[in-house]
Amino acid sequence: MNNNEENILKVEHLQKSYGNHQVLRDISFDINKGEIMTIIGPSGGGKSTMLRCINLLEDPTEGKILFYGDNILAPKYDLNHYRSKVGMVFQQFNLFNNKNVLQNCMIGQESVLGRSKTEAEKIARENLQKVGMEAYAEAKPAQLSGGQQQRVAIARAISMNPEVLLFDEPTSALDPEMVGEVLKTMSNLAKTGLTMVIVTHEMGFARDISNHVVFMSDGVITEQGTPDQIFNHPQEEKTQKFLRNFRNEQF
Ligand SMILES: Nc1ncnc2c1ncn2[C@@H]1O[C@H](COP(=O)(O)OP(=O)(O)OP(=O)(O)O)[C@@H](O)[C@H]1O
Repeated sequence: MNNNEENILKVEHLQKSYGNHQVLRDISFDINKGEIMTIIGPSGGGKSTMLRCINLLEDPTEGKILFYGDNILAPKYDLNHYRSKVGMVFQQFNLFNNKNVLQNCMIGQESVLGRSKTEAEKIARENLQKVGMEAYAEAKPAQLSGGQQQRVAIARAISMNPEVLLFDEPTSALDPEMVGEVLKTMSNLAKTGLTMVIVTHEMGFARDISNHVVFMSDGVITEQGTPDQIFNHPQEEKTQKFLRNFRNEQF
């Protein structure tokens, strides 16, 4: 972990319940600027819920989320500021099907960031080029493969100039042959220095891309550390068991 770098996001004792069902129990971690944090663990462990809490798509029941030291859950915090700095890429892409690829990458820039149409188009085209989708600018999302749609969703997210980009299982909805192109796009993005938090079931990818790996099970972070610590020397029985299930097939 880059402990000498500037802390950008700090989660302290986060809890989330749905009625009597406590999904997140006591989640704490730090993310430094430029860090690539992956969140792994068994299904139903609370990974997506945690990401959705960070993105304020869910209200945490207890705890703090500090962005550059300020608690975004405090009543006076300017949430529009936070929302404009933290982007998210979803499993199901969430593109507007009635708009073309270019328009999808421009909407938020104009409405949220107040960029002019000309500026938004320039930035959208640059980012579509970065993800290899510039030739499809005029296409509608429904005309594209899942992998192509996800690359457009990534272009849209980075067009908003986020400081942190969250990925919620970005390849889980894809046919296997399309997973690689999306992971490659994310690896390229990681090299630009963007801070990324990624929930994934792609263990080889998590090992290769991260500098901070969090293992979550039953709403608790049972272990976190460098990829070498988590993948090569896991200390906890739950982590060891989870990784054993993947080892022969996916590594
Ligand atoms: N809106 C909701 N209402 C009630 N329960 C929910 C809701 N969202 C999630 N849960 C429950 O919270 C628990 C954690 O779900 P979550 O999707 O966060 O796990 P996950 O680790 O991301 O799983 P997966 O890897 O399968 O996506 C599950 O038991 C799920 O049923």
